[in-house]
Amino acid sequence: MLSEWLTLSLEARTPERPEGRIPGGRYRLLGPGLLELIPDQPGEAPRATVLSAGIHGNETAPIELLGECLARLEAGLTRLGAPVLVILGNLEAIRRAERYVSTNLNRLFRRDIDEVGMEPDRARELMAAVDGFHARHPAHSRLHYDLHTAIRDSRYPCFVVSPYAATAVAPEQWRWFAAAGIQAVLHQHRHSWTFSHYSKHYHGAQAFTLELGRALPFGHNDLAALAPMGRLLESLIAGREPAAGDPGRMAFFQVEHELMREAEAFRLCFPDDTPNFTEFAPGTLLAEDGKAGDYRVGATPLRVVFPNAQVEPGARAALLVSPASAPET
Ligand SMILES: O=C(O)CCC(=O)N[C@@H](CCC(=O)O)C(=O)O
Ligand SMILES: [Zn+2]
Repeated sequence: MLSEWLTLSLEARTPERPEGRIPGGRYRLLGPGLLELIPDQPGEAPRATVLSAGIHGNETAPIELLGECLARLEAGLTRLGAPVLVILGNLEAIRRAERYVSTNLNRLFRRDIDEVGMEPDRARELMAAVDGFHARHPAHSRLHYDLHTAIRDSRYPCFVVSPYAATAVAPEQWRWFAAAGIQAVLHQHRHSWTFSHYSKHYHGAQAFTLELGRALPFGHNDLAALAPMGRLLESLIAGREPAAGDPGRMAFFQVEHELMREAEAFRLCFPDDTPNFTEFAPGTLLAEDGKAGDYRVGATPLRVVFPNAQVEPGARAALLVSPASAPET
């Protein structure tokens, strides 16, 4: 049933049995694209984990990766040992194989949103699902990995965005990421209202956006390259301590500036296929904007991450980042 759940969710079909047994516990379907896994001995597991994918509809590798984890669980290759909430984010966008339908879901995770429409409604459902999950498992520490893939190539194909919020990152997270094949970490410099930021800001969770390679259609992803990440997810599902690696092998960056698209007449002054983390020298013209004017690199070099000139006016068109020191671990 668990492996069918992904397909049925994407086909907008209702599974026959909304609840059932799995090795080590039971599952419960909470709504479209929302699956809760409840272990028989929840008291033994240290953390309650939210695993979300498909917040952007064209980012398929994380959906396939979660599908593999669920299939292994169902087949008894691993046993459930911790509460887990599995989320397929923007179901309609996944069906259309598009980043979003009307607006970017991953900018809408704030409790006071008043926007109307499919994506704002879905953001409200997902926030309520996360709130309910933590309310049902109050004794567990909270963890959320929001799994994505990036639009373009990257100097570091697998990297993590660490949202800005008061909660300090637990040092074990860096060790787990290092063992799971994460090559770089990017610290946000201000609130961003993404899904991972929601969990960190409102729930004090350890929460991250994970970029796992490039966005490709279903069936074109190299899941073998994501095997170490699969092992991390499986450890969390099993309630086991994940493998630890050396965080010194990862590169750390901080956001220096968020380049916003203000005008219709906006352009980035470098090629569309420029890989994430490409460095630009002081003085380089990076953007021309009819309202905000030109943006040039200042006295120190900057690297560009998530450049996208096609975003809606008022939205983020790129992050400009610089190296940061590695955290104490
Ligand atoms: O490759 C891109 O340009 C976008 C990939 C993506 O969806 N990234 C996330 C990052 C979220 C964050 O800043 O934590 C996004 O833009 O929503
Ligand atoms: Zn994404």
